[in-house]
Amino acid sequence: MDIRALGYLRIETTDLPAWRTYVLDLLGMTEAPGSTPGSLHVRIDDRVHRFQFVAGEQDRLLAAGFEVANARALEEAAAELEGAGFPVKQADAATLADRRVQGLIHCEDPSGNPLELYWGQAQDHTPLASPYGNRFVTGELGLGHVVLPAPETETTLAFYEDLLGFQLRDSMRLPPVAVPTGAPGRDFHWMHFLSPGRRHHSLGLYPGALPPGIVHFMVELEKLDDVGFCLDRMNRAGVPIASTLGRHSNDHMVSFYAQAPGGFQVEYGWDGLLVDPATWTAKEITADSFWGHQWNG
Ligand SMILES: Cc1ccc(O)c(O)c1CC[C@@H]1C(=O)CC[C@]2(C)C(=O)CC[C@@H]12
Ligand SMILES: [Fe+2]
Repeated sequence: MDIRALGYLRIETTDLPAWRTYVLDLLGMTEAPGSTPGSLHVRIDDRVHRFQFVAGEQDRLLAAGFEVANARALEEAAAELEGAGFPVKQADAATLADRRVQGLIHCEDPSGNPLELYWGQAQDHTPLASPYGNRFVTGELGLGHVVLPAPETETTLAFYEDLLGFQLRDSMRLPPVAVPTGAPGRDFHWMHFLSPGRRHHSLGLYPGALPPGIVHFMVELEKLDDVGFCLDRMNRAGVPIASTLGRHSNDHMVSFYAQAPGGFQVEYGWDGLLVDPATWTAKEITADSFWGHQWNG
């Protein structure tokens, strides 16, 4: 299977106005024309959207959208998923129109995370009017990364590695205290970091359950100052900082984590490592960061 990148995230929210303020005023993203009274579509680059926030009764991930190259690749993906016992559902016309894509299938990973594999997303060629002049690092690297709950950790790892073709980049032993919902009686729980491309990881598998169905998502900025200015905006707005500025030991990202509406975090970073999949070998990281990333609470 030839998945190329994490293309978009769809998130249901009980507080759409809070997300509007958060993504536009604090993260420096831009509202896309596709928004409706009940949904906020968000641009960070030349795609029509990279995020869709949908008003609803719950705060949860609706879908992680992964991009494939074309119709043939999507047909092949559907056949491989079905053949491996993972049912897929073809998107209806309304869904294709809403996502602004030309083909889409719905499926789930072994931990029940909702996925959409799609091809042919529309571009928006108008200049991006970021309120702070932010430029996000996307392109072939996709929107950034998402960490999903994966209580069925090893079967979920096999799904992404063996079936979807992601490359395992590295893994980290988490102590039970970092995984309150982890399997009992373990000295540690593996967390895994994977990618289909050159971004060090587009997906993290957190070895526990989490109600919102998302642990955090990360967006990468072109300049360190973009990260610093956002940190100042978060502090001025009184948004709790979940983890202080730091540089991760695996993707070398300089980032901080802020609490977001909905009970999960947003990681805002700069200077992520580009990987050559042809030469990379999977490793164990024994610390999450070279420096910083003091987790608060
Ligand atoms: C360890 C690491 C490397 C690169 C990343 O982009 C990244 O987010 C992390 C942190 C992973 C992990 C997490 O996402 C949830 C909270 C965790 C388990 C911690 O409490 C420490 C490591 C954190
Ligand atoms: Fe992260």
